[in-house]
Amino acid sequence: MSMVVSAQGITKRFRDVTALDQISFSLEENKIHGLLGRNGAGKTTLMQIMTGHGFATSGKMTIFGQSPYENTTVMSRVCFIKEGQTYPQHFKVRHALESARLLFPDWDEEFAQALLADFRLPLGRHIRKLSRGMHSMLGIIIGLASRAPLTLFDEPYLGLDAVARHLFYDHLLTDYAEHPRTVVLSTHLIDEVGELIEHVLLLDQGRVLLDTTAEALRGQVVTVAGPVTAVDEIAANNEELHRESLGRYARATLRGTFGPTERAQAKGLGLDVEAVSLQDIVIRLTTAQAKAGGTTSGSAASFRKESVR
Ligand SMILES: Nc1ncnc2c1ncn2[C@@H]1O[C@H](COP(=O)(O)OP(=O)(O)OP(=O)(O)O)[C@@H](O)[C@H]1O
Repeated sequence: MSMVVSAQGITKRFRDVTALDQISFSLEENKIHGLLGRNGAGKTTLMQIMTGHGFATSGKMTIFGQSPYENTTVMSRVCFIKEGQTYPQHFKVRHALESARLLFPDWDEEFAQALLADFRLPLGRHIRKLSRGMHSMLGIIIGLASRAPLTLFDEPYLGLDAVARHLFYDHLLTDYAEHPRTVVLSTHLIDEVGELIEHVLLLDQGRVLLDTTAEALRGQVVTVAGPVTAVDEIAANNEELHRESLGRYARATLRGTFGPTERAQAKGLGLDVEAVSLQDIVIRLTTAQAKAGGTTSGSAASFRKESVR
């Protein structure tokens, strides 16, 4: 198992704001990672440090085993697609693609042309005259066709309609299957990318709240619904993230270990056991974290990778 990104104790302060607070994690090669978190959690700041666009106040970041900062060897293997990317005033779509072709050694021109056609993006149009969604399309096309060994998308689809977003997901999945690479996708549209993400890195107030595989996560958070007494019995052995009650009926989202034995036990008590979507898991965890006072020393910290394994 090879690690593409390794962060050790990364802290980033902007005057009195601690955007990243002693965070450590690593990202495995050839996986699609979801970088998730509420507004202001620190996602963009982290991606800037990962791509040498910013430096940490303290801590060590290595990309392909080296510091990314002012490192052209590393940066030729990294493509960072960020919201609000600016281009020279006179640039047309084709100029941006020509620049990308020169920048990325693994650039696939045929793929870029196919994407242009699929997204219906006119080559000859000035970038400053593109609509908000078309601007996002250009970033997505460059990100995909770069085939960079580490590709980061920071909220890449501002203004994109649902059709275009799904076109992006489909192309990403298909191309990733044929040309595996390490992808980091930061997004608030968690439900849409739930099936795409193989590994989840959830930030909250500059700290890592969750660092685990999507598969492991599915076995750890469930919703049980049924008689209150039965819900209480199961909840007693697990962590309760959320509960709704109506008379003698309750519905609780729990985290713990939910293998076949535990599920059979819950069903034996007359409970329905439901899977929880990635979006709901993120909402429940970040809400529980906020209620716990916003520190990772509480229950949410137990969901970090170390304890999941
Ligand atoms: N240049 C800066 N100067 C001061 N504070 C900053 C700067 N950049 C980011 N921050 C602060 O750092 C924190 C993290 O911001 P960041 O943009 O990384 O969050 P984010 O998770 O990407 O949020 P969003 O999902 O809203 O884009 C926020 O409190 C933000 O206000």
